[in-house]
Amino acid sequence: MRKLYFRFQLFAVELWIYRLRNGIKMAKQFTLEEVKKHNTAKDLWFTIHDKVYDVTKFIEEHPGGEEVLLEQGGGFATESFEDVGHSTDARELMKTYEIGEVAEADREGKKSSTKTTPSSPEGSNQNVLMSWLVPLAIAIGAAFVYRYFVGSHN
Ligand code: HEM
Repeated sequence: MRKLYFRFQLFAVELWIYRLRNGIKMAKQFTLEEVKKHNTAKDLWFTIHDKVYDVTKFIEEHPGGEEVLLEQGGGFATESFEDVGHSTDARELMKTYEIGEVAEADREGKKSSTKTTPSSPEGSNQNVLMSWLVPLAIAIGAAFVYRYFVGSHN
């Protein structure tokens, strides 16, 4: 019985480490000001669905041609990207060029948005915290409950 209790504890610690590592792996944030600077064929970034892409090495390989990518350089490319109706393969390929995400305050449709959900950096930090804190609390709670009801019969 004691063994099982320790297993619970080990599980709780593992879960905690896993959540913490996932939290640390948060995407790099770029302001729109920063994205705008990369608008040439030698250094080309744009954003699609609030993710930032460095497509410098992809310009020549793009099946839709170089010109269309250059036109989007340094800005929001979501609409033109979606208008083309890119395939699933294209969407998979995009991940290769993803370098981060647009900073919270600069996101597309931010100003016209009527959403009421809080989106401050504090809010997202809180979400990360809650994502591992709650399972950790449940795991530790389960370990204690187990020890109290089952372990005591030992
Ligand atoms: C990282 C971003 C992008 C990737 C990985 C990508 C990839 C691709 C791929 C794989 C194709 C071939 C067709 C398909 O599989 O859907 C394609 C076609 C095309 N793409 Fe992109 N693309 C990107 C961004 C853009 C953007 C921002 C535009 C802006 C207009 C654009 C315009 C086009 C056009 C016009 C075609 C040709 C469609 C056709 O001939 O039917 N692409 N792209």
